[in-house]
Amino acid sequence: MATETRVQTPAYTKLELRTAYGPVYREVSTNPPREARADEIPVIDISGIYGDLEARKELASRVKHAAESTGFFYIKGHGIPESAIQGARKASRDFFKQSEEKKLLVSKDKGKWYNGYTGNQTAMASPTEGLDYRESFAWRYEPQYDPDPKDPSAVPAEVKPWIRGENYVWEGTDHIPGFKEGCITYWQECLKLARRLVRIFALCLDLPEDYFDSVTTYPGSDGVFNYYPAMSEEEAKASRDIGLGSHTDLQCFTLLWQDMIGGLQVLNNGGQWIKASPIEGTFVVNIGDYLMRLTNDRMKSTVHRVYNRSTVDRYSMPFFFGFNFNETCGVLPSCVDNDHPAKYEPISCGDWTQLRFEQTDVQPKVAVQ
Ligand SMILES: O=C(O)CCC(=O)C(=O)O
Ligand SMILES: [Fe+2]
Repeated sequence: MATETRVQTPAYTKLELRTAYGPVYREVSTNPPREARADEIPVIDISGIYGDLEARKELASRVKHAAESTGFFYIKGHGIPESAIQGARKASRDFFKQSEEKKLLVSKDKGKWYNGYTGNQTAMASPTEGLDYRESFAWRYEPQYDPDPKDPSAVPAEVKPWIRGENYVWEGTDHIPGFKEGCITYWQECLKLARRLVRIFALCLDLPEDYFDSVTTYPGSDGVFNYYPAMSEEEAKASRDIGLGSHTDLQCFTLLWQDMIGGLQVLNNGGQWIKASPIEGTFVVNIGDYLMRLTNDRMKSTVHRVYNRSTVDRYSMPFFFGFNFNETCGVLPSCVDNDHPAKYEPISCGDWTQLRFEQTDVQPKVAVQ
């Protein structure tokens, strides 16, 4: 009797990730992605953020739990007006539906600091997964738009070299009615919420609530529109592209609005992909590398990706929040003790971000945010 030889598919494959200090590798299960359970990516009602100290402390305990386990959670009751979201969605659609020639008016290559347009299949978040089937438009902090009003002529000398916004993104889009307003209004709402949320993080870390206020006056705050173009049925079947390759976010935390198409996946501790499927009315919040570092790895910056071969367009709008780029910060005092010495040297959020952008720069200026 002939013996049957079965070719076993390997249970794990190797995934290459980019970090500030070069590539790292993760073992990833070949099991198909499954839906996340509520205890893995919980939905947290954050309306207590607008309440009294008791409510804020109660919220902090739930945020702490999520930040220290998967590092991902959904927020509802966030207070970002629907009109601001819809205004940004319209701006995003109006931008991406333009001709390539018009979009290239604000090409990332025109600037110094990763503002503007990145074309489809010109960036590669993870070398294992090939080019990203994604277009994006990014704009970064400028004091004149800060919802906490700032006198642009009074920006401290040490902060000035770290202001990363570039005006060409607005000049090259001023033919799109209401575009800049749609972007800035949404960005301002995200920034207001992020400044409240960073106070919740201070509470999570047993620090005074205002601990981070002085380092978030001119903060890292990058607005991004992501567009994942639809594929035909045939293209989808033949495609080897992924929407956005596996990566971690860079700064303190990300507020992510996603439409209802789906595709966001999170790599859990066991190397299993879990789906962070869209939930109407929520944002996804996830911890970034800089906060993980400051908390001595207590809070988790988790690998994620967008796996999208949809036959309809997908849009998402992340907002990346960090500290003033000039501020050099080390591991937080509440995250070290005799048994847990600081694992990391102090570094500024600006230098940290730049290090990783340079790693991702396969060709100049194609960094994933
Ligand atoms: O499009 C998404 O849902 C996620 C985007 C993302 O992870 C990013 O832009 O860093
Ligand atoms: Fe991301």
